[in-house]
Amino acid sequence: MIHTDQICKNVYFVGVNDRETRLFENLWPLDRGVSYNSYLIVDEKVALFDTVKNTKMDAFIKKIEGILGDREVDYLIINHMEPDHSGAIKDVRQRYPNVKIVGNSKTFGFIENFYGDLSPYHEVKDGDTLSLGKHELKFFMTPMVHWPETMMTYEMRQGILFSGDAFGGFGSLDGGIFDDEVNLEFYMDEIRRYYSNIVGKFGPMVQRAIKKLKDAQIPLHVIASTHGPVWRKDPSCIVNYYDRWSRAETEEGVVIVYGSMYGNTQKMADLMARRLSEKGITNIRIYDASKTHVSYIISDLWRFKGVLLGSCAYNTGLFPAMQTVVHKIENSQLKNRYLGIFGTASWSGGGVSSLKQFAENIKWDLVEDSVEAKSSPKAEDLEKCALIADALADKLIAERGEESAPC
Ligand SMILES: Cc1cc2nc3c(=O)[nH]c(=O)nc-3n(C[C@H](O)[C@H](O)[C@H](O)COP(=O)(O)O)c2cc1C
Repeated sequence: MIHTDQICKNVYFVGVNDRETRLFENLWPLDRGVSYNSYLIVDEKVALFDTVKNTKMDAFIKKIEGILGDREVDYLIINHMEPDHSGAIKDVRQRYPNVKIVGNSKTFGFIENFYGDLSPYHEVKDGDTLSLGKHELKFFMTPMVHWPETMMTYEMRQGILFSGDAFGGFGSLDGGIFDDEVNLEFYMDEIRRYYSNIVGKFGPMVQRAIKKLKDAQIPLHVIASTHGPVWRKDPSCIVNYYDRWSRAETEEGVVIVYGSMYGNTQKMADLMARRLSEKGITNIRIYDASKTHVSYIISDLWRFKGVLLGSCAYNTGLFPAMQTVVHKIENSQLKNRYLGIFGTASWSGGGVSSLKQFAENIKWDLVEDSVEAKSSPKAEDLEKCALIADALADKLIAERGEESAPC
């Protein structure tokens, strides 16, 4: 039986799942897998939208052949050149030797540098169109969402946006492909983890892309990203999420992250968490930075407004696992958070002072003076921890009612 997944008449999903790769970009855990989404429009001309990682090309080509039979692919539209999508370009060219590769002026440089000369090329600019017969495509340049060459392609007849990495997320598509076929609760965590770790640094560019789509006044009936569910029931939902994340909008809650070898810094974290709870904060997430992969911590830091960072001193600096967290936050340029700092040291310190330096660099709102306990927290240190927690809770509670649901 040949199974085909139709988005609408003559528009097909030809993506594949990857449950084998442990780390996306050899960095980010894929505990729930990932999908590499690709799409096919069959008209007078046949167009394929992006490809897949090279480890998946056999299954990918078989899917295309299952739909096309003897027909050729005329155009391969490259919205994004990262190898998880461009990895099968050479194989598509081999299987369909007359395929013309469609991209912008930057795309072809990437192709030549990764894969060599794969001309003929068809270059498009912002706002250009390309007719496939009944279906007409329009191209939107969206640089740095996530690489310099990234663009989106809009199918004008059905209102389908092939959005590249934008509006995508981690998580393999386990049966359901569309937003109305899956439990979105499962996917939203993985979509936010993808956004915050992969795309988050490029928030201003995401904002620019969303504005460009809004200004173009195009109806978005379907959003077909290169990862995760295809949005056909409520495409505005994922646009709203990306919009609020890229504006650093938050929910009420506190993320407490600490680095602790012998439990003293951890004690301070637990006390602050209890105090926050007593003040009425219900979303509290505590992470031991040595245990939880930084990508999960970053995902929650993207979600909640309150942040408490704690570290013991380690060889005159931050505890290494906290260094990883702090570096990722600085690199992502996450904005607009309330911060409290705590930690321990037995002689000249290094952990808390590094966190204070971080606070200066990132320009978050430090809610109260930081606290550094000598070796273990005493009553006066715990009192200072309580003051930090109280100040943070007060700030969060004062903002209640300002949040709106994205979907
Ligand atoms: C390998 C190692 C390196 C340390 N480096 C420092 C340091 O540079 N400065 C300092 O004041 N304390 C240093 N300490 C002491 C710890 O930071 C201190 O005992 C702290 O209270 C441990 O907190 P914890 O129980 O949360 O791990 C070091 C301890 C260890 C084991």
